Amino acid sequence: MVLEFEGVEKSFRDSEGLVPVLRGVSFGLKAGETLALTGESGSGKSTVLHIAAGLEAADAGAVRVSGQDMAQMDDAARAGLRRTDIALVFQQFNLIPSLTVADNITFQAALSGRVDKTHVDGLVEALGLGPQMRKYPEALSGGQQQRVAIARALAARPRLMLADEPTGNLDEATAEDVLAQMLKLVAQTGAALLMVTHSPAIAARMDREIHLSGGQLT
Ligand SMILES: Nc1ncnc2c1ncn2[C@@H]1O[C@H](COP(=O)(O)OP(=O)(O)OP(=O)(O)O)[C@@H](O)[C@H]1O
Repeated sequence: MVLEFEGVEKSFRDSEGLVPVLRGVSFGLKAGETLALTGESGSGKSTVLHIAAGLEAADAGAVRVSGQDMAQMDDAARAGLRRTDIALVFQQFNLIPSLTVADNITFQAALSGRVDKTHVDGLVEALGLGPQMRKYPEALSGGQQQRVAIARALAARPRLMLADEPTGNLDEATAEDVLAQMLKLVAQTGAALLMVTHSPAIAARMDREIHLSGGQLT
């Protein structure tokens, strides 16, 4: 298993006290598998993604990435696992404005010493980013920026890709192109994909779908 949630619970505190968001969430994701996570606004989808990425801690239950229990690791070990095994793609592209497209793509992979030029060249080619490599993000369209974010995410050959509405900011035709390219590349690299989406059509393109409601999977 690349990702395992076992009885995960999470609450947040607001002015009225503790608000439970996840009430015992369990699922597993294998290498090469794609999983859609759906649910109404506020149902806790992003919270699941943040916990899977080790950006937030579960209150109870176990979260394992590549078999390693996140709660048993210190911050440095979690950060290391994030660099080597996990990639994130968000609705906002989160590129670094002061770096060229080429440097945006390789910056994070370089941190973990995992830049394989042939692999990166293949991603750039597949995503049609060749002509953009020396430009800065501000000169790119939204679809091009998300392609850069996808290339960056896959550059370090992650085992787990976590995506939060990755095509939510794109027009329909561009979203379709970007999604198709992303799914093809994820399949080629053998990564497991957990993708939050509001779109039943997009969810239907994944191997499986899990739905969050009332803090539990239905
Ligand atoms: N850091 C936080 N502090 C306090 N409350 C939080 C925090 N993060 C999330 N919440 C609350 O937890 C609930 C679930 O939020 P989350 O963002 O996971 O939902 P979501 O399903 O991703 O929603 P959306 O589809 O609107 O993005 C919401 O009520 C939100 O206000």
